This record gives sequence, structure tokens and C-alpha cells, in this order.
Amino acid sequence: MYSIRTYNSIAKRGLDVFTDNYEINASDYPDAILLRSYNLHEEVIPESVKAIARAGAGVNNIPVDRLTEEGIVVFNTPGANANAVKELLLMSLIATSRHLVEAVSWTKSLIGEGENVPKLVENGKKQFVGTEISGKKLGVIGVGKVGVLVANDAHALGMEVMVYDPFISVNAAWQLSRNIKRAESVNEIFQSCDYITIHVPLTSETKGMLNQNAFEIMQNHVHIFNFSRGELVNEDDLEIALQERKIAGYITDFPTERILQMKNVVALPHLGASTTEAEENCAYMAANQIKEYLETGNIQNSVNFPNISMPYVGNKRLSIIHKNIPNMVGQITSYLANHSINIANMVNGSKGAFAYTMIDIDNGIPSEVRNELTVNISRINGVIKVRII
Ligand SMILES: NC(=O)c1ccc[n+]([C@@H]2O[C@H](COP(=O)([O-])OP(=O)(O)OC[C@H]3O[C@@H](n4cnc5c(N)ncnc54)[C@H](O)[C@@H]3O)[C@@H](O)[C@H]2O)c1
Ligand SMILES: O=C(O)[C@H](O)COP(=O)(O)O
Repeated sequence: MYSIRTYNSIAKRGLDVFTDNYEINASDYPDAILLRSYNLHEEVIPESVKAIARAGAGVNNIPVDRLTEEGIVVFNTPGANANAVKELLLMSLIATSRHLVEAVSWTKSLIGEGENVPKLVENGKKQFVGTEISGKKLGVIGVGKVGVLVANDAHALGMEVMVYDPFISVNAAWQLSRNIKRAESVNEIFQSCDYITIHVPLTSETKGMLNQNAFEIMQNHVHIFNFSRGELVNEDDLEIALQERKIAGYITDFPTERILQMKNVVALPHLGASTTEAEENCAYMAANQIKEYLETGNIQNSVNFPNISMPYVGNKRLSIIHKNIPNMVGQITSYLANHSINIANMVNGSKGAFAYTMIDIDNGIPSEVRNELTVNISRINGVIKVRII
């Protein structure tokens, strides 16, 4: 029986993945955690936990480095909510250009004007004259799962699109329309675009990347869209740029008390991934990744360990998380050879300073030696976690 702990509300389609052999939120010693934006940084993670899956993209709510040292595999669900974010972003682009939020709210304020409403509407509409996005220039910073969809569809809507991503994946590059221009530096985006949207993860490198230096070189009256993370933007510098009308509008999914008080801000309650489809996609993908890892040791879409899989044939697999240092595999296989244990199949991969090895043993692993095998391999210097599956 495996035990899963959940945080946040997880779509039923994901929870339904955990059938007979699973219990949910029934134990203080879960095998895995499934969550969305819940902040895990302050939580004590029980030693029983082997995997944590983020039903979503951003993992800044998870202490990934600490968990990696402890041999806990962290997953996310690349692309599972990208379409939802893209649709919200495109809607916001057009809504901003047509002053939709202010216009709707002004029209609603006419309640009580009776038969004067049509006349007031005709007289008042001039205050909301907008612009069209067609022909305007959009800068997309970060061309991952969300950025590539935004760039292609904005171009299809008639926009000139320029993108910047120094780490663009081969897949994303293949998906990008050939009509989209690639910036050599982020400053090229800052200097030339009417609208700028940022789709990068929050890391120590990207924190505050939209700051005074960036705002200073932007076109006057630029609109900035942040559907990624609030901390990507320096709030002090944003406030000044908004006051000076350098930035005509800041549209964000990540309000703070201070941001809400700034003029020309449109703030949404972190709605990017909040569609039925995205919630189901993310939960389903995350749950399957946990299930696969617990039951077979195979890893897909981990942010801290390599993607590794091998067909699972049952009761003969050693799953070993270890440091990425010389002779780890040599020591493990020597131990097996010295105990006359024959290897049927093996796979190994690394990510940064950590690595993962799966070894299938010929003829399975007899139950009487399981404990001894786990303990002795765990004692090899550099081995972090050993499981027999
Ligand atoms: N508002 C929401 O509900 C919502 C939903 C999904 C994702 N997000 C946020 O959006 C971010 C992006 O999502 P995604 O699914 O596209 O992620 P992704 O990992 O597919 O793409 C991120 C891209 O950013 C690029 N990048 C990293 N550092 C960069 C830098 N300094 N300059 C330019 N590009 C850089 C990467 O190379 C990658 O291509 C997530 O990390 C998350 O924080 C928010
Ligand atoms: O990073 C993400 O996937 C989004 O910010 C979605 O967050 P949520 O699952 O809390 O809506």
C-alpha cells in the first residue's frame, strides 16, 4: 500500500490515478506528496517521502536543492497548463489595448440612469478609445512551453513578435514560427517592443530581471505582462516607472498589497492555470509520474534527477539515488558481483551533482536478502537512497 499526501485542491482526474493500492491523506508517513502552489519551504518533509510532484510548472514553492540532497525526486508537469496561460495572456493583451476593464466598470456604473443609458453610452465611449494589437510589436522573454504558444498565436493575430531565450530547447525552437524574430539580447526586447511578456521560471538569476535598468531603456508607454511570478519584477522600480508613465500598464497574475495600490495595474488572482482542462492535465500527469516512480523507479519530468526508464518486469529492481562522482556504479556493481548477484539490465544517468541508477537482477531478489542488500548498498559512500522495487 502506498500513501499520498496532497496540498491544494487536486483535480479528481489526478486523484483517480491512485487506485486500489493507494491511500490519500491517511498517513503521517506518505510515500509521495502531490501539490500545486502550496509553500513547502517551511514544512518538515517526513523521511518516508520518496517523490514530490508539482501539478504545474513553477517549482519555486518547493525546496528543490534540499530535497535533492535527501534523494527525493521532484517532478513538475511541463506544458500541461501552457494553453491556459496563453489564452489568458492573449485575452489580457487585447483587453488592455481596448481598456476593457475600465470600460466594463464604467458602463456598470450607469445603473440607475434609466432611459438615459443609451445616450450616456454614446457620449461616454470616447474616453475608452483603444488601439489594435495587430501591427504592434510584442516581446516574449522565455520561450518554453508557454512562451512558444504566446509567440506563435500573437503572430497569427497580426503582431510583430520578437523572442529572447538563451536556453531555448530544441523542441521549442522547432515549434516557433519562422516569422518570429529572435533577439540576441534581452535589451533588444526592452528597447523595441510596445508590449512585453515574461515567461521564465523564478530563480536567483531571474529574480528582479525587470528593474530600473530594463525600464529605462524601454519605449515610452510600454505595457508589461507578468503571468510568471511576481518577484521577477522589482516593485520599487515598477512603482516609479508607472508614476512616470514610462510603463502605461502592468498586468499581473501575482498581486501584492503594494502592487494593488499602484495606478495602471490590472491584477488577477493567479488565474493562469485555473481552467478545468489545465487543472485536470496537470493533476493527471503529476499523479502518473508519482505512480510510475513509486511502482517501477522510472523517472519522467523530474526537475532534479535525470529522466530514466527501463521496462519493468517486477520484483528484481534496485533503484539507487547517489552522488554524481567517479566509481559509484563500479562500487555498486562490484558489491553485487562479490555476492554472486548477476545483473540482467542496468541504466544510469546524471543531472548536475546527482545521479540515478536502476539495476535489474537476474532471477529476482530473494526476500531474505532484501534488507541486507539495501543496507549494504546504502553504506557505499555517495549513495543517498536505495529501494528494491
Ligand atoms: N500564472 C500561472 O498560473 C502560471 C502557469 C504556468 C506557468 N507559470 C509560470 O511561468 C513560468 C514559465 O512556464 P513554462 O511552462 O513556459 O516553463 P518552461 O520551463 O517551459 O519555460 C521557461 C523558459 O524560460 C527560459 N529561461 C530561463 N531563464 C531565462 C532567462 N534568464 N531569460 C530568458 N529565458 C529564460 C527557459 O530556457 C525556458 O525555455 C513557470 O516557471 C511558472 O513560474 C505561471
Ligand atoms: O506554475 C504554475 O504552474 C502556475 O503558477 C499554476 O499555479 P497553480 O497550480 O497554483 O494555479
